[in-house]
Amino acid sequence: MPLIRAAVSHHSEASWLSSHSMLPVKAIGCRNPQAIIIGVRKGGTRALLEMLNLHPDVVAATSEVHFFDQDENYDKGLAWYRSQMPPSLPGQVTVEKTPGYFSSLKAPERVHAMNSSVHLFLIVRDPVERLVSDYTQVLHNRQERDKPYQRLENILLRGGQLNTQYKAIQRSLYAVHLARWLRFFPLGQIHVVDGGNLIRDPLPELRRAERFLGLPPRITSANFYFNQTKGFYCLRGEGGLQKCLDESKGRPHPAVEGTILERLCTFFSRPNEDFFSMVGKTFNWC
Ligand SMILES: Nc1ncnc2c1ncn2[C@@H]1O[C@H](COP(=O)(O)OS(=O)(=O)O)[C@@H](OP(=O)(O)O)[C@H]1O
Repeated sequence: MPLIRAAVSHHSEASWLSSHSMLPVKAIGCRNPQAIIIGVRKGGTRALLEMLNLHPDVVAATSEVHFFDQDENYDKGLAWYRSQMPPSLPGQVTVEKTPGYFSSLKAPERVHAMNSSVHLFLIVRDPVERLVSDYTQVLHNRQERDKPYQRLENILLRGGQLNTQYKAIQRSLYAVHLARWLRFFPLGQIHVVDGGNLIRDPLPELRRAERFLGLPPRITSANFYFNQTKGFYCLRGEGGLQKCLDESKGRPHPAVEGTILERLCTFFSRPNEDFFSMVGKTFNWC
């Protein structure tokens, strides 16, 4: 039977997804995703997508599509969006991840207009860790381009006060963003994944994700191994192919002054409580 690669990656962090899905030509077609990982940025969205893609009934878009959060893509229409998806067999679930959707003002309504019963994943992580991870990525990009950069402490403090308008603080206000999604989707349609658990012990989170998608449990402990050098779990796919996420995932974070971390923890404690009551679940955050 002729075979075709499920998708071709042009995105550095997405290289593995393209290499392990070989589908019979006659059954393929590109479909709108039935599941979307909407965020949060730096929450572990790539790890979740790649791990879900270990399931034989899941196919995943390799790159972030940015359809619902970027007008220039949205204006290209649904046929364009579908063309960004990998081919799939009937019965397979197509998944994409674009962490920018979660904090986008327009995305909830647009996603709802595409498919009001789509399955949504939200992977969250300690908001302070997420903020530092977010800063680390921006820092890394600026250092690579020889651009000037500021210490996190200097960005965070304005006249001795916490600069709550800093984007990385705003993105960690999960309750604010979730409230917008809950205007369009019931909570039962948004599966919250604990990003800290996904790092420490991925399998139980994947089990819950399979159940949420109505899929039989096919991802097993054999799909994961801990890589001491990387310091994270890596993936074992079809034919024993082993792969860790790329070096942009799991970067060391710069040391941040303890007093600043304490102030951030205090600042986030109320919004975290709001988030816990919205999702009916607590997290062991700072
Ligand atoms: N298995 C495994 N391997 C490597 N990294 C892992 C893994 N599981 C979760 N993570 C965490 O994923 C964090 C990056 O999150 P995202 O993929 O959502 O980032 S992004 O928003 O797409 O840039 C990344 O954040 P940093 O550690 O700050 O780099 C990781 O902590």
